[in-house]
Amino acid sequence: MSTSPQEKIANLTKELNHHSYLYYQENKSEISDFEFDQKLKQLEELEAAYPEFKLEDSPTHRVGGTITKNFNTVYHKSRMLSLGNTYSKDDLIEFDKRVMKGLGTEDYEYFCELKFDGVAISLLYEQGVLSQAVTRGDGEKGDEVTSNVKTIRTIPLRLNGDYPETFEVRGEVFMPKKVFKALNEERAKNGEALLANPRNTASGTLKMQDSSVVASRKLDCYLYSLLGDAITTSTHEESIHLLERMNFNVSPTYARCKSLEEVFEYINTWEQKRHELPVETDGIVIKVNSTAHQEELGFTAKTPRWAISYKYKSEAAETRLNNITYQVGRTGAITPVAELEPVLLAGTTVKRASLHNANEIERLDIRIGDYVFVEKGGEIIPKITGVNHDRRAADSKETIYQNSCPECGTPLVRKEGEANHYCPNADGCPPQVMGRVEHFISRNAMDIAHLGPKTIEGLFQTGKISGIADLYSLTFEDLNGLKFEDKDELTGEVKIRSIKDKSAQNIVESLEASKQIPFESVLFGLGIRYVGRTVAEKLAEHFKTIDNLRNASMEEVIAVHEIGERIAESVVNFFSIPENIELIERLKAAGLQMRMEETQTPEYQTQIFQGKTVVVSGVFESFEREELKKLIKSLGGKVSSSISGSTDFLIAGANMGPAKLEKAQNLGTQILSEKEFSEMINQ
Ligand SMILES: NC(=O)c1ccc[n+]([C@@H]2O[C@H](COP(=O)([O-])OP(=O)(O)OC[C@H]3O[C@@H](n4cnc5c(N)ncnc54)[C@H](O)[C@@H]3O)[C@@H](O)[C@H]2O)c1
Ligand SMILES: [Zn+2]
Repeated sequence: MSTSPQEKIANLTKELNHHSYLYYQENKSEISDFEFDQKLKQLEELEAAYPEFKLEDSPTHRVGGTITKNFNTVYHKSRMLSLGNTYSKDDLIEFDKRVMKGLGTEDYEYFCELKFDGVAISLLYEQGVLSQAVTRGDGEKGDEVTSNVKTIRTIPLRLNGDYPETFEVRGEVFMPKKVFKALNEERAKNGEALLANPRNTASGTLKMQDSSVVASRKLDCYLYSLLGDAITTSTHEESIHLLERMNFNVSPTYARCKSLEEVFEYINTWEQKRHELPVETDGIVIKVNSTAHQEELGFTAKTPRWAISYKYKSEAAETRLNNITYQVGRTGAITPVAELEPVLLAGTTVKRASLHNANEIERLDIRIGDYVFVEKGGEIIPKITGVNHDRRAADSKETIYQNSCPECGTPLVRKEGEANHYCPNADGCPPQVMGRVEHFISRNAMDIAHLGPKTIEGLFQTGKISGIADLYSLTFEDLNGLKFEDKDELTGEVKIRSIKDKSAQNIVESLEASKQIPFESVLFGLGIRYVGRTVAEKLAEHFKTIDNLRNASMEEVIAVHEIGERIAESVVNFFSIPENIELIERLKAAGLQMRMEETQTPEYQTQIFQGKTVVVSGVFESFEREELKKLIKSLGGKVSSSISGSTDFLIAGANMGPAKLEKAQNLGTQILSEKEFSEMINQ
């Protein structure tokens, strides 16, 4: 079925707007920059051929970013634009022709810089003092993030020597590759989700509300443009040198190019060398050097006509697939991994790449012994994009997906409609047992901050623990000096780690401290299937002690407000397994909290919500949501998660879903704002 140009335009517009939203608002990418740029180009071509179908919200006539509500909105003195981009040298020849035609002379020069992959920023200096920092936003106006930008050490807060009275500098805020790597290592250690790339991280960091967190993230900034009435430089190069003299951080990677040939040389020089720079780069920027020429060429709605960026295509290599291995995740999910003949790509040796799941193997029709294409762009993680079928051996065999768990031998299962295979042996499969320990120590459970997943793995490896309960028998002597192997899942690289003095001490102390963690957290930490944080709180509140819960019948568990059959069955089942009972007895003996503490509410004497059902929704200024729920309970109320006929009050915070609000209005539920709620409890 073919789609009409009109539909194609509509679809591309929608798709690109979706990716732009993710990219600029949520700092996420679902497709590569290359794919995005190709689609944008396709849309541009379609719109040029069928201008009547061009949509109002087309991404082709707007600068991509947006502003947020969290910061002051500030208008730029002159718009902050995007750059035209290309991946082809032929397009640069076209660009050069346009410049020549526009200027009516062959007498011009270019100035080349690297294209730093970060977030554009505008800095305003008044009387030599940094007075304002604003993001590009939608090009006309952006977010004022001055206090966050002030944490960047290479940005001068006050200038010395000579400087114009007021002027603006523009540049790129970025996260150095090294800082990014360390941050991700730290996150891996704490069992937190890994960040995708330095650009998205820099962009997310710049828009954080807490400047002290921003400071800890060690952002940096390169400046590459100088503006203002008082700026009288006649070339871009002079501006760059002036910035250097004023002590701004300018990357020394620029070059003046007298011809397009020299530009090509610059491109070739940096294609590999750029990987050695401290910052991620995704291409180069070519600017007409003379200010007068720039003015003559002017701007389109979205980009300057005197500059263009040439982006390096993500690099590809061809290599042999030596084997497919299978990894078992903490949840039992199986990931097939391509074991490759090592190949050099974008400055690093690639040996492995994820094949995601059986569908992907089928899609690629990839077989052991095949020569495959591997790509790596600015992204950190390599990807297999295809198979070179011309080089396939005549006797190659179709890949048959592994049918039993590589860790414990249990037959794998794949649920209807799911992409991944699973190992169902949750209690006996080593990575899954490790996963349970990791869950137990996680922040919302026992919050044992000094133990990370890597250390847990090491403790299993060295036989120091074989499950949760063993944690509490660990001594300083067990831990101090302990050495273990740490294997990078992607590269297969093995490092030796060791626990030293201070960390051993910290682990022992944080385990000791966790004995004070309240019962509901312990219950949550046990990892009973379907018992999330909220359910754990409800059960703890209702049954008060682990023994009551353990002895409860299915009916008694279902009787708890908002607990359904599925959860009840899982709970009863958990307590019917002897190993689990033994675990609980050992944890009890270790001194963990196995009963609710009586809550006291001295500040609020009255039980104003006695017998009332309350729903809390949205974000609150003076309360954490969990804290608010606790408070309501301490005032006699029942907290429920969905609105129904029996809801008495809805406490509506900011940003709550309109559907919920409407439902409450229709049901005639009494709706309280945060202010009204505060007044009510403080009466
Ligand atoms: N993967 C996705 O889903 C997705 C979605 C939206 C956008 N994108 C990517 O973002 C790009 C569009 O972003 P854009 O409009 O910001 O354009 P751009 O990032 O391609 O180019 C403009 C920006 O380059 C930066 N820059 C870096 N070094 C520079 C230098 N030396 N001189 C001047 N500027 C320099 C500036 O911040 C400037 O704002 C797309 O081309 C695409 O690659 C990707
Ligand atoms: Zn298994």
